[in-house]
Amino acid sequence: MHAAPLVALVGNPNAGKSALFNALTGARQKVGNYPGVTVERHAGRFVLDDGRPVELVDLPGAYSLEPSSPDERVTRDVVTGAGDYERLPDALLVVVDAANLDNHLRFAMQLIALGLPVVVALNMVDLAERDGLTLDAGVLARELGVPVIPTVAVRKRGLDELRAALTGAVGGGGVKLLRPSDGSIDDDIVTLQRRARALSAAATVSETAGRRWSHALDAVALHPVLGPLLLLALLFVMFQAVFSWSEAPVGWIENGFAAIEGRVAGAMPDGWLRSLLTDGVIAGVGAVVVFLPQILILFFFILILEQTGYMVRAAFLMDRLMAHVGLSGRAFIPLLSSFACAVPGIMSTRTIEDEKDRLTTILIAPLMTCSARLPVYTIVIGAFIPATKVGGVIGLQGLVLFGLYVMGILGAFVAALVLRRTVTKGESSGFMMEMPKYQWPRLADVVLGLRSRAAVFLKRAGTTIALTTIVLWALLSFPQAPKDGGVSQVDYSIAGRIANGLEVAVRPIGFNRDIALALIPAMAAREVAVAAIGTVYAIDDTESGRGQGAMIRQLQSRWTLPTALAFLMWFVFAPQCISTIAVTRRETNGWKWPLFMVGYLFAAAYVMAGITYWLALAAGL
Ligand SMILES: Nc1nc2c(ncn2[C@@H]2O[C@H](COP(=O)(O)OP(=O)(O)OP(=O)(O)O)[C@@H](O)[C@H]2O)c(=O)[nH]1
Ligand SMILES: [Mg+2]
Repeated sequence: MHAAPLVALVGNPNAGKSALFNALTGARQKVGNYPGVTVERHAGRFVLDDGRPVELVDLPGAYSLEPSSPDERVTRDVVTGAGDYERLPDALLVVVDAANLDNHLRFAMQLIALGLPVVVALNMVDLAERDGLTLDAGVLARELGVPVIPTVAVRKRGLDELRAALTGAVGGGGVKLLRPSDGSIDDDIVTLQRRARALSAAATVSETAGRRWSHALDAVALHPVLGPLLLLALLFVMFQAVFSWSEAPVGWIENGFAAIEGRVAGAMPDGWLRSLLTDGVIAGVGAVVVFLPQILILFFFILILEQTGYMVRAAFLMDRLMAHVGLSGRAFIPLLSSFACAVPGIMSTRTIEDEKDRLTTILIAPLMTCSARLPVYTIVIGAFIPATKVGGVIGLQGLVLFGLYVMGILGAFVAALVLRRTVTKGESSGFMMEMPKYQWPRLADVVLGLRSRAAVFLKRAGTTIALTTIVLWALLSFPQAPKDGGVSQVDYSIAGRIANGLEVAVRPIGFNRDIALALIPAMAAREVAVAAIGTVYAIDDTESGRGQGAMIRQLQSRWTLPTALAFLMWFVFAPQCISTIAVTRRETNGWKWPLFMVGYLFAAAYVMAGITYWLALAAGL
C-alpha cells in the first residue's frame, strides 16, 4: 500500500497557513495575528475530491529558503526533503497574503522554482477587499504557471476549489503543471523582488486608499508618548479585571465544591477514606479550580491582544527598552507568551536567529509571571491586602498584583543585563518584524482559545494537582498522632517532620513550617502551593470550615504581613516548575543550561524574599 500523498503548507509568517490547515483538516492548531505562531511541524489529514486521503503538514512561516532561525530551518528541511524528515512532499500548498502580495510572492516564486507541484492559496482576500484592493487571480496563475485559488481561511471560503486544485496537483487528476519559463531558482534576491513587485502590480485590478484608519490607529499605538501610555492602560485594566470580574464565578465554583464535599461527608462514615476524599482530594482540587475564572479573564485579554494585531505593536514599543538590556526585539513575543506559561514561551524562542539571544530569552522566560502563579498571588493578596481603592478609583489589590508582574519583568531585565555581560555575551540584533493588519477578534476563536485553556487547566487540576494533594494528604495524615498527646497531627506526620527540618533553611527569609511544607509539592505545579496549604489547614483544624474565605482567615491568623510579602516575592523568582526545566533541557540540548537556570533563580528567590522580609520588618509592618 502506498502512503498517503504528502502536502506541505508553506509561506510567509502570518499568511494564514495554520488557519487554512485547521479549515482543511478540522484540527485546532493555534492561529494568532502575529508572525511566529507556529514553530513546529504539525501533521493532519484530509480527503481529496477523488477520495484519496492526503497528509497535510503545517509549517512555521519563513521569508525565504535560507533559514535564519531554528523554526525556519524546519520549513526549509521539509520542503527540500533534507534533515530528519522522511520524505519529500508530493506537492506544496503555498499560502500568500493577498493584502501583502509583493512581499509574499517573492518566497512563493522561490518555492515554485523548486519544481514540486504547487497550488497557491491567495488568502485573506476579504482583508484585501476591506483595504480597497481587488486582485485578478487569473493573471497570477498565468504568470506563475500554477493554480491560484482565492481563499478566506477563517470563513472556509475557497476550500472546494482548493481541494480540486490539490487533487490535480498530487497526480490523480492528470493536470499538467506549467513551469515558469525562466530559472528563477538561481535569481538573486533583488531580481526576485523586482519580479514579485511587477507581478503583484499586474494582478492588481484596482486599489483605493483604504488603509487610512489603520494608519490612524498606528499613529496612536506607536506614538512615542501615547503608545506606552496606552500599553500601560491596557495592562492595568487587565489586572483590575482579573479581580473585579471574577468575584461572582469564584463564588459559584466554591459553592459547587462545598456541595460536593457536603454530599461526600454525609454519605460516608468518619475515617481515613472520608478524610482522604474531603480534606485531600476535594479540598485540594477545589482550592485550585476556583482560580479558573481569573485565569480565563487573563487569557481573554491575551487572546484579544493577539488577534487584533496589537501585540506586535507592543513589541515594537518595547524594542528600545529591550535593546538596552541586550535582548532582541524578537524576544518580546516569547516573553509575552510566557505570561500564559513558560513552556510555549520557551518553544517560541525558535524564531530568534542569534544563538546567544535565544539562550538569554530562554533563561529569563520563567521570570514572566505565568498563570500558575495567579492562584498563589491572589489568595495571599486577598488575605493581606485590603480591598480598598487608591485615589477613589484604582483597586489596591489589582495594583499589588500588577506590581508583582512588574517585579518579574524588572527581574528579567536585570537578569538579561547581567547574563549578556557574562555567560551569554554577544551583540544583540535589531527589531525586524512585519506589522500585522488590525483585525476584529473573532468570537469563535476567542471561545476556542478559552476552551482549550480551561481544558488544560482542569486536566492539570484533575491529574498532577489531584495526585500531588493525595500524596501530600497521606504524608500529612500518617503516622497518626496520639490523641491528647499535645502534639498536632501536622507536626507528628512524615510531611510535618520533613517541613520542620526544611524550615531551618527558610526561617531567615521569614517562612514558617506551612510554607516550607508547600514548597516541595509546588515543584510539580505552582498552584499546588495553594492546595497544599489548604490541605495542611484542613487537617490541622477540622472546625474551620472550607473555601477561600476560611483559608484566608487561616492565613491571616497564622502568617504575618512580612511573611506574606516574602512569600509573594519568592514566587516571583523561584523556578518552581518541572515542565519548564524539561522544556529548557530539550531546547538547549542538555542539562547545563536548565541547571544554571534553576540555580540562579533559586538564589534570586531566596535573596529577594529575604530582602523583602527584612525591609518589611524594619518598616514595622
Ligand atoms: N480576515 C482574515 N483573517 C485571516 C485569514 N486567514 C487567517 N487569518 C487570520 O490571520 C492571522 C494569522 O493566521 P495564522 O493561521 O496563525 O497564520 P500562519 O501563516 O500560520 O502564521 P505563522 O504560524 O506565524 O507562520 C490570524 O489572526 C488569523 O485569524 C483570512 O482569510 N481572512
Ligand atoms: Mg501557523
